[in-house]
Amino acid sequence: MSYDYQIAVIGGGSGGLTVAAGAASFGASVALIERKSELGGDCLHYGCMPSKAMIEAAREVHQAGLYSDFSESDYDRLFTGAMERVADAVKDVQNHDSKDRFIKLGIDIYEAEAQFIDEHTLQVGEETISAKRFVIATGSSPVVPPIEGIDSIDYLTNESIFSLRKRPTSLGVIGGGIIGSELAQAMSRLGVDVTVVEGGQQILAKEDKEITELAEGLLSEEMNVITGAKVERLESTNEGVKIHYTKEGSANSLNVEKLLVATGRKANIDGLGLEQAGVETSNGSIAVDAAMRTTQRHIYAVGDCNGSMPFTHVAGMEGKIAVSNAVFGLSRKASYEKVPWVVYTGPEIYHLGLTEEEAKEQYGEKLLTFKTKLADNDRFMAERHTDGLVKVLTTNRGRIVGAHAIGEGAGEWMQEIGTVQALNKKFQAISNIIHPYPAKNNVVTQTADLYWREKLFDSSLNEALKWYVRKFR
Ligand SMILES: Cc1cc2nc3c(=O)[nH]c(=O)nc-3n(C[C@H](O)[C@H](O)[C@H](O)COP(=O)(O)OP(=O)(O)OC[C@H]3O[C@@H](n4cnc5c(N)ncnc54)[C@H](O)[C@@H]3O)c2cc1C
Ligand SMILES: NC(=O)c1ccc[n+]([C@@H]2O[C@H](COP(=O)([O-])OP(=O)(O)OC[C@H]3O[C@@H](n4cnc5c(N)ncnc54)[C@H](O)[C@@H]3O)[C@@H](O)[C@H]2O)c1
Repeated sequence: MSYDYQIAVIGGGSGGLTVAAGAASFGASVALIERKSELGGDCLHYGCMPSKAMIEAAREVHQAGLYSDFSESDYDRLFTGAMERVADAVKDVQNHDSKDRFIKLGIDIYEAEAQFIDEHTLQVGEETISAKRFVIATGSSPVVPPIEGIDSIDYLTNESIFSLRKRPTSLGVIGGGIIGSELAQAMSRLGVDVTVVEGGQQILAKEDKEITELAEGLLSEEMNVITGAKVERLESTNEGVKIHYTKEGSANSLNVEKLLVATGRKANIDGLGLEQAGVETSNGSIAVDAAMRTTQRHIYAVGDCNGSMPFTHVAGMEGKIAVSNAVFGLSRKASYEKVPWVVYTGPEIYHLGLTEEEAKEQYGEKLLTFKTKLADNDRFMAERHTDGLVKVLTTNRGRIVGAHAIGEGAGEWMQEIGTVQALNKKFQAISNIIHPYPAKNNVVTQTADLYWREKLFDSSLNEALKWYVRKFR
């Protein structure tokens, strides 16, 4: 049977673009279907890029604010400038993901909503196209919880917040996960009075508990954080929105000009016609095996739509695996143990592998925990950035099972541990690498040195060594 294409990719975001470019560069005939007029997906338009541009602009305003007293009108001007800068950054990166670039690779791009008609055919706008294999990479959208009154509120999500140009005086943020925490702090640094309302007992609950506690303390210095709060009702007022919530059984309310909903993500699967293609879902996402195959062997799903780990670098990793498997017929499998992430708050949070709580459960007595406070490191002391902690979890032989940090720039200097782990080296190997002094990753070496201290100096071997030195040297 002949098909129009060897591979049809649905969705032109981080996952879909990796697959389309990879498959085309290996000689496959590729169709890429994206419903928006521009490629790039959430990461470029409503996610990583605008949020990181805003975080950096806000950091600069915050820094400058340490040396001058900004008036309300200064903040109005700085806010508008920051948001225009965000839009410019997105435009610049858009050039990198331009349609032209992909057309030059030989890819046919369709600007339309794709829907399966059967297991080898898609309805693409007015046309139908057939393909031998498919990769679904349709991403995710914000979850909007069914709170009473929410439908009558003009709330913001990550899809609309970056379009603000006028500074709101106040912002309520429902949800203190990664999106809520990053955006809340940035807004606060741009002169907005921010209150985060989190349903759980802590914000950033996916992080190691000790790191979360430090983060919550530091973020609370810059904005209001209410945890353990159940939002009962939202009411539209002349000034904006009234949030009615209960905390520890008592009813409270809060007036804000704008409201951001950041309560998690749901896979974009509605209207895809998955049933016509025989593709099954699990917990609201497309079910895949480790080779990224759906319940139909010729249809793969990568990125946020498969519910694995909603990060751009994961969509990229899964996309590369789907290319190997779909183009070359291999059975490469994804592994998530060595996937780090970074929360881009100030200070940053680095997360790799198991948290201490998870690792204790898995490794019990065999778990070793090494910690260094940034306050004990020369560089962080010199720069007055002593708020923070490095925590590394290993087996008793030094195999890295988790690494966590909160600290200025932690997303960059902690990745040394991720690299060592990916190369299947032991944590103590870092002690043998000479780091320029006083580079920030010296704090990683300092932590690795604790392994040797534990093994050599806190053991009976130490007594034997001392005896040897006294007697023979
Ligand atoms: C505010 C925010 C900040 C973030 N920051 C980071 C970060 O710093 N680092 C990080 O790693 N991750 C970050 N993420 C997560 C990251 O954006 C996603 O994990 C990533 O975009 C997922 O890529 P994807 O290809 O699965 O989906 P997307 O990039 O969303 O692409 C999916 C594409 O499919 C299209 N589509 C959907 N359905 C159809 C259809 N039926 N037909 C045709 N086209 C369709 C959509 O229009 C979209 O363009 C952030 C997310 C948010 C919301
Ligand atoms: N730096 C990064 O890499 C980065 C940045 C942003 C987003 N992301 C990705 O996007 C994903 C989604 O982020 P997110 O913050 O939307 O989700 P999340 O799951 O991390 O956090 C959602 C938070 O909202 C709370 N919540 C849910 N319903 C609520 C309600 N009704 N009232 C009060 N609180 C409520 C939850 O308890 C949770 O703390 C992340 O898990 C991450 O994978 C990554």
